[in-house]
Amino acid sequence: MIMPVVDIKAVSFSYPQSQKVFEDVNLSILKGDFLALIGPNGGGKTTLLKLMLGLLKPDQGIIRVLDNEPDHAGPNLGYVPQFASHIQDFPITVRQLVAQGRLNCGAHNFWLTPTDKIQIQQALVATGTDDLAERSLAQLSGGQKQRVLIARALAAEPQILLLDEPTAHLDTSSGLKIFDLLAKLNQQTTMIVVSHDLEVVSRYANKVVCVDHCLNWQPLKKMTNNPDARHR
Ligand SMILES: Nc1ncnc2c1ncn2[C@@H]1O[C@H](COP(=O)(O)OP(=O)(O)OP(=O)(O)O)[C@@H](O)[C@H]1O
Repeated sequence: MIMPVVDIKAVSFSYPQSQKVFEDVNLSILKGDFLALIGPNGGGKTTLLKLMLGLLKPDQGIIRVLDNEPDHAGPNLGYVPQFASHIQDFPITVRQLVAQGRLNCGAHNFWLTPTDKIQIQQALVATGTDDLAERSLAQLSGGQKQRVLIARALAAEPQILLLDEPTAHLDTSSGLKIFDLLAKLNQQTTMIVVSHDLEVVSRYANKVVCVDHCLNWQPLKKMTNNPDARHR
């Protein structure tokens, strides 16, 4: 039997003094999956990501990430949060932001080891942002910033990458470029991506789960006739 990289069993969760977001949900994600989480606003997609990251704890049930507690997965679990507009004015270069991705890997007080520096450079190259490395973050376009946020997550060499609406603020062409990048990175890294764009999702994901307080698998073949769609 193949061991899931993320295993969610009989999980229930509510925020304090709020209605239940999830009751008794189950989900298994396998190594190499490109899993898309779709669903209506407020359905629980971000909450599900936070449960997988160990930022929230289930009221009931079990979540295992790489056969461990989620908050013990450390740098194996990378996270690209929803595009945060407040980062745009930070007086920081692209390389400095990507270097933050190494902080969880033992780099302290920005004292970077030669290995840290190599991983930062590799993340910049993998995301096509190496030629932007010395530029200020504030000077970049939305699509370039999104790539830099992905580079920051990649710098930690995660086995699993979680992305919360990585193309929400991008035009169609820039969004497709980001998904092309994610598909390339998916050769090494399991992808879990929240998206509202069904057409794009059907083209890139091999599994789709609709999150609406419960988790429903969507049969991809019925979602698209696109011959390029990846069905694994
Ligand atoms: N910190 C919080 N405290 C209380 N309730 C919350 C909190 N965060 C989210 N919720 C509620 O939990 C539910 C799920 O929210 P969540 O953000 O996970 O949905 P989502 O599917 O990611 O939505 P969207 O597509 O709008 O980003 C919503 O009803 C939301 O109001």
